[in-house]
Amino acid sequence: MAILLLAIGVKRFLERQMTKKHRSPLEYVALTSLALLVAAIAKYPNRAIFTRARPDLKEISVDGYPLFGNLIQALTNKENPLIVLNKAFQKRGDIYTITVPYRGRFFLVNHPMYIEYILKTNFNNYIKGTVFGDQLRDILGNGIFVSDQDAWRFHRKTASNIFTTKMYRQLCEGAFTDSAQDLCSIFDKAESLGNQPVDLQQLFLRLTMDAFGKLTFGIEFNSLMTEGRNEFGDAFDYLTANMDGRVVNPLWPIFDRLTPGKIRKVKKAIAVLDKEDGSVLSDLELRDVFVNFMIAGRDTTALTLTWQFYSLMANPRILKNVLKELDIVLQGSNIYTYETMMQELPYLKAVFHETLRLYPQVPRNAKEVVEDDVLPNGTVVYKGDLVGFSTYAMGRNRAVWGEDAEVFCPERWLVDEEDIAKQDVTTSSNATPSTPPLKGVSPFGKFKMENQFKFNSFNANPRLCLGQTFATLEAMVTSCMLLQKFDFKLVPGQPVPEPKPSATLPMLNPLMTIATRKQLHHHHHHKSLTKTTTTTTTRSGDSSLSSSYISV
Ligand code: HEM
Repeated sequence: MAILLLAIGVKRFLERQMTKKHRSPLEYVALTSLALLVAAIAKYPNRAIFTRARPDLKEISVDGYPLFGNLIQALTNKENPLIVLNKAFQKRGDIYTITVPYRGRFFLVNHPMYIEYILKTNFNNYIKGTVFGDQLRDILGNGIFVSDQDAWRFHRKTASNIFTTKMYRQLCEGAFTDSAQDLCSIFDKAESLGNQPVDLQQLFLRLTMDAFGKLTFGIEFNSLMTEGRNEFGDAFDYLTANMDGRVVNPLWPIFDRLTPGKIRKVKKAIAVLDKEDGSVLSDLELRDVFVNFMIAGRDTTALTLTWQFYSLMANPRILKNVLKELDIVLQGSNIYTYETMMQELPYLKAVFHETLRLYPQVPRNAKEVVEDDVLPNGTVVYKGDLVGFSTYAMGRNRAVWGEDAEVFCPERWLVDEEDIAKQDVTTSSNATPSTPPLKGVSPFGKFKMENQFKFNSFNANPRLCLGQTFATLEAMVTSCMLLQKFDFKLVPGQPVPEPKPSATLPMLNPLMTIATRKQLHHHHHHKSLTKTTTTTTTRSGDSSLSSSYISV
């Protein structure tokens, strides 16, 4: 309609101009602009303005609008961008290309071959660049996530010193167990109030935030044990959701200004982050390290736990296997050693990785091309182009994972002991070989890690996630304790969870769950129970919560 009216207006204007002898300066300007516009449309008939004509890409190009390229499709599509991407790959295959004004040309790829090429083979040519740097600097500062080359190497070296086996050992039996224990007390409280449902997503976010604050910078958020809203967590959630919008939409600075109160809200949220750590840390550099690690360490693990618990509740067969393994291997013990977590619970480890395959917590990513180059299939990319991939779509690619790609199936990560002897595969864990297991041995074989480019939920070397082992341990310790002590049931009548658009992959809605204490088994180790009870009582200082432990 609007286009029709515009066309009529332009036609009338031109008709008047044709018959005229004398024109006003304004009419000259209008005529020239119109001529330029027509020329620009002729030059960029189906792609974004200032992008290079690429007749060689005809086969893989998605037609766009003149000058705007594919921006309009991207902005008007109301579906979740991840679902849009996944469908586009299913329709177009493993590589296609679009254009967006100001951002330029995007190549979207969905096969391990490309991932290996951009993340490893030609690593130095595919950088974060301006995709992340410029868009997210007010939130992420100059931290590891947005840095490249020398600055990144410096961050990487400094940060990797933190992750040691010694630290992992302490975490498993200390902080991770403690926070899981805090969560148990919340479940107990909810149960004592008449089987109240709880939102697992909120609780897991609080759990990982508490653990992380304590571990990294000695901050006591105590968000699990604090009722009501959680200012720091809320500020964080708001910013991660906002970050995502900016990467998709090059016009974000304008949109932010047009949305009432948005700029103020973003600034306020950033101020909360600045304030929180400012009181403990002295300078801006540390603030950046903190914010970057908080994003890395809090949301990813918490949301993986959320999807994992959903998947278990939705698949009773798999839940039963997990419980069987825990029973056989842990025999009621609440001592979770590093070795046991990494090596003796292959089924639970498989469940965690299967969750990350289908619900990767960095669901999309993009790199900027430094110098002209050729992708493995022969496609030429030019300096400044962007290459994007979606771990979410890759997990659902049948050509990569088989016909059952969309099915939650931990068994795909398991191999028999004999197969291992034959193939001599190494497991993912970097744990030192443990002493022969004294407890029962899992009946589910061995966990076998997938190739990093096929399973890229933790990115890939040399920029592999530094917190991979940390996250695996935290999720496994938490899962062990919760599943040993509680039965979990989804509150009936909830829709199947769907992802919320964000830089990570939260659930759109709360995951309402009823947790009920299990009846005690005979072989429980009372030694560990006493230990954790004492810890909780002193730490929480809330006698009503602690008493629910003592009664166990
Ligand atoms: C399930 C949980 C996690 C997942 C799925 C995950 C995934 C990822 C991914 C995909 C990247 C690459 C991001 C990019 O460069 O574009 C990354 C980087 C990183 N992750 Fe994680 N992460 C998790 C947990 C953690 C935890 C708990 C920590 C810290 C304790 C952490 C620390 C880091 C750091 C420091 C980087 C930057 C590495 C670099 O750029 O060299 N991650 N992670």
